[in-house]
Amino acid sequence: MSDLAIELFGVSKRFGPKVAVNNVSFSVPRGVVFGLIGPNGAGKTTTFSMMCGYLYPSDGTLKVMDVDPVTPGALKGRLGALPQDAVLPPGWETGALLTYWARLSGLADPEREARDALEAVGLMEAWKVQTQALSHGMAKRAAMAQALMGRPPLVLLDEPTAGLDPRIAAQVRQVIRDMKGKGQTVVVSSHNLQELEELCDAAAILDKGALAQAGTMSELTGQGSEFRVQIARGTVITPEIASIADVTDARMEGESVLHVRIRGGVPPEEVISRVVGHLLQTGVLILGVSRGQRLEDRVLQLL
Ligand SMILES: Nc1ncnc2c1ncn2[C@@H]1O[C@H](COP(=O)(O)OP(=O)(O)OP(=O)(O)O)[C@@H](O)[C@H]1O
Repeated sequence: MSDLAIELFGVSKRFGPKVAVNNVSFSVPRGVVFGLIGPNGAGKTTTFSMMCGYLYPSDGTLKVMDVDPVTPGALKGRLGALPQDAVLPPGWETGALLTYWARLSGLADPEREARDALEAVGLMEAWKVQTQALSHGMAKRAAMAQALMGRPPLVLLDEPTAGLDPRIAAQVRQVIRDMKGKGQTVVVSSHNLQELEELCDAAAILDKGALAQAGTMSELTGQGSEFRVQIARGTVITPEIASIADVTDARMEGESVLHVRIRGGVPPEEVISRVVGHLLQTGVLILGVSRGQRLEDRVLQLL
């Protein structure tokens, strides 16, 4: 068994003349929460659909849990998916629908699975509610409950928190953390980059169908390679900071933020301590230190 849940090698998807995904390669290790990031039309949903086996790639190869996802039945019981804008069929009570789906999936105790999944997404009150009477946020959570049933080792969630109120969105994030805690791999797409930064161990950033960057969250946000010191008072002599061991660059951003780059492979806490020590010795007062940059800033810089 590979230690990767998903591998993409040179994957492309064309719809006629439209190239939706262009020669994309990245991998998702098992047991992590992995983000799929990109602006509208970047190719996230198309990539999700190929991972689920709903679409064939036009080129390249894709392995999901060591199998080709389009092989019939290969991912049965091993993959749960929340498609974007999932629509629940009308005319069903929510609990009965989930129970029916659990039965179709061959789960041992379908009603128990349905109840546990609805409970996990905080929606037990909808058990007897007709699907067409659910609010947008409730329908989204019911669709997410479907992806959780049977506790599959891999769960793909396309914009699980879009349109949810902040309290419910926080609850959904907790469900995702709990899945990781139980050893499941979760791939999640969202336009909320603060949410992904908080939630994900690693991510891939797509732009116009191509891979802009992939890596751990710490790599993407440069947490090991740069930091900022917010200055309260005093004069920073940047050439002095730049000459401190393992500092490769130091410059002021505006009047009160010192931006420092660190040599690769050096523990950042050591360099931060040296720089802060030097600043204090020279009478500079500090308000705070932050490592790397926000994911949102990184993405805006890349795209
Ligand atoms: N069935 C299709 N036929 C033609 N073009 C398509 C089809 N599906 C997607 N596309 C195009 O492929 C590109 C990528 O679409 P996709 O839905 O994967 O993007 P996305 O990153 O999920 O966007 P969003 O954030 O808006 O959901 C877009 O330009 C879209 O118009």
